[in-house]
Amino acid sequence: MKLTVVKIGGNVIDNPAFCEQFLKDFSDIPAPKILVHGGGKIATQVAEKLGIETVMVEGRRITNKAMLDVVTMVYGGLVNKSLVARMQQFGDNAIGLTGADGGVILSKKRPVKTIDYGFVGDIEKINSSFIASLLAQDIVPVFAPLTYDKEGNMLNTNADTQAQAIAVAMTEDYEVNLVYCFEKKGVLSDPEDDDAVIAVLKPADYEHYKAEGAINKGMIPKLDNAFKALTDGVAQVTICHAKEVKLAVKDGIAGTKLVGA
Ligand SMILES: Nc1ncnc2c1ncn2[C@@H]1O[C@H](COP(=O)(O)OP(=O)(O)O)[C@@H](O)[C@H]1O
Ligand SMILES: CC(=O)N[C@@H](CCC(=O)OP(=O)(O)O)C(=O)O
Repeated sequence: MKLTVVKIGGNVIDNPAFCEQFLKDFSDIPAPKILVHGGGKIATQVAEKLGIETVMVEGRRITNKAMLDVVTMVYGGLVNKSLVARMQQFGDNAIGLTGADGGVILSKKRPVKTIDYGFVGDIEKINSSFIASLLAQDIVPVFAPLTYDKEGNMLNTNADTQAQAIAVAMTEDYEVNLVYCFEKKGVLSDPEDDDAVIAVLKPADYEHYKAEGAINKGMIPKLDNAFKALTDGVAQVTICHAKEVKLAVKDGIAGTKLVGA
């Protein structure tokens, strides 16, 4: 059976009209389906209002106790529950989850090497049968980028990584289609030109664009996750504009399609 996993980034969630249109389009995608959301931009804004400084290293948020409280409130509360309510309006019977709920995504606090990321979790295990049981009831799971460990901590986990890990875990029972949605038309060969979309991206091309600097910043961890999903058994991986989610799911012709070597 086919399963669609869609990840939606913080720049889309932060724009109410854009986000609402995305959720409307998402509601037209046939079940079974899963939504994974980010919200990094909103966490940064809320932290600033509270006088808490944001520090990012290689696209990952340094998460001290004060920042953990912010991301738990923002991702697990505000963003997750607002999405769920809007999805209910559009007819998707959504259920909002952090990785701690139902013990669904167990992780391990990232060990301190040169950098102490604080309360950041690296995923160890996903309870795919719990997720499958929700899907079997026609429920749409909506995951916040939060996981938990065996020591009783909530942990902050990058949403792109979480989407990849969920998609891979679900390949046990489903043919999985993973779509990363964001605010650009796809992976661009020239980051200054919004229309320079790379239609099909191979690992060798990725290395080339990365080396010349055309692919940089947040796109690097996103593509590392996207290629890992493909290597680990996800049938189709696309990176596209949130406005094109239906096209990407239907026939994979939107944005950038990833292919193996
Ligand atoms: N070649 C590229 N094509 C598209 N976006 C790129 C590229 N290189 C860097 N980026 C940047 O990567 C960002 C996406 O990564 P990120 O901010 O982590 O997204 P999200 O919050 O959706 O996960 C884009 O907003 C863009 O600024
Ligand atoms: C550990 C870590 O960095 N977690 C991310 C989780 C949110 C996220 O990934 O949001 P976007 O998809 O909108 O970027 C963060 O706190 O920014």
